[in-house]
Amino acid sequence: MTVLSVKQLSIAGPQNGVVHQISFDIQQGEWFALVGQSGSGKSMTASAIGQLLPPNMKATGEIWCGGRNLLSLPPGEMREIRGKRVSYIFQDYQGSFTPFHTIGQHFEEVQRTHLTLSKAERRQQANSALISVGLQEEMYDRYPAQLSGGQLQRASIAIALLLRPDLLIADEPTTALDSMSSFRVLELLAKLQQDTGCAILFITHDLRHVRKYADRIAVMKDGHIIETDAAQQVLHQPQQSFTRLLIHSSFSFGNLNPLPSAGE
Ligand SMILES: Nc1ncnc2c1ncn2[C@@H]1O[C@H](COP(=O)(O)OP(=O)(O)OP(=O)(O)O)[C@@H](O)[C@H]1O
Repeated sequence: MTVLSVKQLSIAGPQNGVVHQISFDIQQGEWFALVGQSGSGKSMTASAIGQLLPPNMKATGEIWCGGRNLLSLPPGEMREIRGKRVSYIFQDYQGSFTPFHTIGQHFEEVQRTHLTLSKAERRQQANSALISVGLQEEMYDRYPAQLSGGQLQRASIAIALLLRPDLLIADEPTTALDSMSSFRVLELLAKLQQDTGCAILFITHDLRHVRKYADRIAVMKDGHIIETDAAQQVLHQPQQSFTRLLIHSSFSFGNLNPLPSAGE
């Protein structure tokens, strides 16, 4: 089953276009990686899906999810979809939290907006969600500044998955983390994807972050998708010279994890 279908999506600002007629589909339970250099349009694409573009940017084309074209939804209906069907985690996990609200209050905000649960049920649900991402229940009463970067990103994953969305959009979620925390977050996403069956749109400039997890990869360059295929195909038999360059640059610096052979 297709959970997201992007058709001929273009995104333009006042001066120029930044995304040009891109199309891709994401299937249920799939890990779909959108990779490309900085500035290639990945984040704009992710933002357009949830109607989160900056006010000076405009998207045209179609983005289908749950039988509706998200680009034509009124803001109220989009808010309902965001969280329930489509949820986000960001590189700037700190920006996802209000500093003077506890982690528990962030859970409450999502729960009160979308669910009809008693206070005890909400607390119970939040506790289970915290445990599912490897955090202790006591984090519920802490403020964001009292968690490490890795812990905060895991808390944001717990909140993003609270309503069991069909699609989790993860926009460079490990870029601001040290390598051990990154590894833990990636492993956690893979586990939660298996547990919940959600699809993941994973955005990164670094192919090392996708080689173990991605089912399919789309390569973006200058606002165009230049190559889409099964992950192993893209990694081991790239069709475009730019993709080869991207693979080379991802795997040649501090190359502790060489490209695995096909079938690994
Ligand atoms: N508010 C804005 N107004 C106009 N242009 C913008 C705005 N925000 C970003 N852009 C431009 O849109 C293009 C695509 O940016 P985008 O953030 O989608 O790239 P990206 O591939 O996600 O890069 P990165 O990995 O650095 O986030 C860039 O050329 C950027 O300069």
